[in-house]
Amino acid sequence: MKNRRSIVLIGMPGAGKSTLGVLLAKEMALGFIDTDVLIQSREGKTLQKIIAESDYLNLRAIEGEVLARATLPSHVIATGGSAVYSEQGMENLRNQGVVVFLQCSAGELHRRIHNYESRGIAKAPGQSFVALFEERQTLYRRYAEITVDCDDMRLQEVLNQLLKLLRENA
Ligand SMILES: Nc1ncnc2c1ncn2[C@@H]1O[C@H](COP(=O)(O)OP(=O)(O)O)[C@@H](O)[C@H]1O
Ligand SMILES: O=C(O)C1=C[C@@H](OP(=O)(O)O)[C@@H](O)[C@H](O)C1
Ligand SMILES: [Mg+2]
Repeated sequence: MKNRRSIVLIGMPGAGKSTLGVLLAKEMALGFIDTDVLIQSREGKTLQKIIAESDYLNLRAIEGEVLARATLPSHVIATGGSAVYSEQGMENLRNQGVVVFLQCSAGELHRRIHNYESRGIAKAPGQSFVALFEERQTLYRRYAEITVDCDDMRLQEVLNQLLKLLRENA
């Protein structure tokens, strides 16, 4: 039985999933969860440590397991940027809520993120930001039911736009 009362935020690191997610949850009187926190508390270590001790593919595998098992009704769910590599994880989240892609240009994301190499991003060693950006766009678009363009938009403007789109989509 599908319960689609949650809202699942996807997008690149720096798109605003975590910061916007809390604001959205408060506005809509929903719970909030950041799946990065779920992963870290399950593993008892930071995402950066998981990558350092194994590799980015192991982080993606752990993330996939956590997302596939998560039961989060009536929540805003801020995923990590790599969530879309897990088909089963996205399928499970999609069954619980509408999937919202926070779309940002590579240039805007670059301006927001200053620690690309040390941020714990699940990418192949040496993979450039632009290459990772391009690889992922197809995946974000594949799962997106609602897309919000976040370039040149302050957080409050993104929030207002998203609330409007959610109302139209209800
Ligand atoms: N619309 C926005 N305009 C300007 N800065 C933003 C916006 N959305 C997020 N940020 C900033 O970008 C950084 C990354 O945001 P975060 O919510 O952690 O993104 P994500 O969870 O998608 O990686 C934070 O410093 C945040 O304040
Ligand atoms: O895009 C990625 O590969 C990742 C993004 C991070 O989350 P944010 O998108 O919230 O920064 C976190 O899940 C992990 O470090 C991997
Ligand atoms: Mg985040």
